[in-house]
Amino acid sequence: MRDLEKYKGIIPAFYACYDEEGEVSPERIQMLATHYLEVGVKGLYVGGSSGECIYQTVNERKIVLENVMKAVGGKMTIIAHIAAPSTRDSLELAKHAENLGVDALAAIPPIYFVLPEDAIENYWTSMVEATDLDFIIYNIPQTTGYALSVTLLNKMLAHEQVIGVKNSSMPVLDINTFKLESNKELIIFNGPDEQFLGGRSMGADAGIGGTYGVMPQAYLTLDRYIRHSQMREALDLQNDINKIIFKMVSCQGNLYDVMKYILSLDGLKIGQARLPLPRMVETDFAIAKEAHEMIQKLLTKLN
Ligand SMILES: CC(=O)N[C@@H]([C@@H](O)[C@H](O)[C@H](O)CO)[C@@H](O)CC(=O)C(=O)O
Repeated sequence: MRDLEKYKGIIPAFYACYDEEGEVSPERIQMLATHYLEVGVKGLYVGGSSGECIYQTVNERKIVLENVMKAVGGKMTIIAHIAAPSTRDSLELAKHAENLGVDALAAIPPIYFVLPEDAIENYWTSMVEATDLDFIIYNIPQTTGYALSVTLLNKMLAHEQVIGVKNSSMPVLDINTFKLESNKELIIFNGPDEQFLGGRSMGADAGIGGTYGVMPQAYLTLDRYIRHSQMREALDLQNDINKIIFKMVSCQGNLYDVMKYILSLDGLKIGQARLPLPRMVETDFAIAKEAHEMIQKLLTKLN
């Protein structure tokens, strides 16, 4: 039985850290990873959606993971998202991640071409068999067009390395169904931050999220409330978090660009989102500053 405890907590999805020219920045990667280590989150999810992995080359993705590991390797749990459009590149990234000593691999299903489920199974199985690492399926139908079936989940769980699902689909019933219908004990990470409480209430054991990165302390507190069955306090805090998320997504610019700007207001400069992700427009800056103030007020209230 694999050790699932090391995943049970708040795991921010790590952002792409670029310099002012838009190149991957080793220094900024190490700075940001160290920041989250100091905050005290459970681990980092590196190279996922919030990491803009789809817009990075294989070599860039290697540099990102190398510098995260340089800064915090062995000091927190590291999950490396290694799926790339081709199986070949995914396997290269999987082996690279294993050599760096990460704790687990994660993978979305194949993207762009709509493939039959057996092709998806083959894609994931190749990655599972490429290393001895824990493996986490990433279910995010709203961006990949494929919704994980219980049938395929159980086929994948038959591999000893497959430990669970990062579930970013919106129905929390998916979390409950995977928990009830799976043929072995598994870990499920709640993906949609707006319903962290809902997902945890319906069976998720932990969370991986894109907005954790701008307010990790809020999610650490929310998770603690849930673990101590303080559900009224948990709902009040989820509501406060959601008001901040709603404020951030009201910007015209992409959420990742907005969150990078918010981090920069605290001196954590990691550049801008990579095109074609839409950049913030002039009217967004005041909105993002409002969101930053809401975060500051929330963290003061929680302290
Ligand atoms: C589609 C997407 O990026 N969803 C995020 C959420 O954390 C999302 O940013 C948040 O709920 C705000 O909508 C995560 O589920 C996925 C994620 O953070 C990642 O893979 O980097």
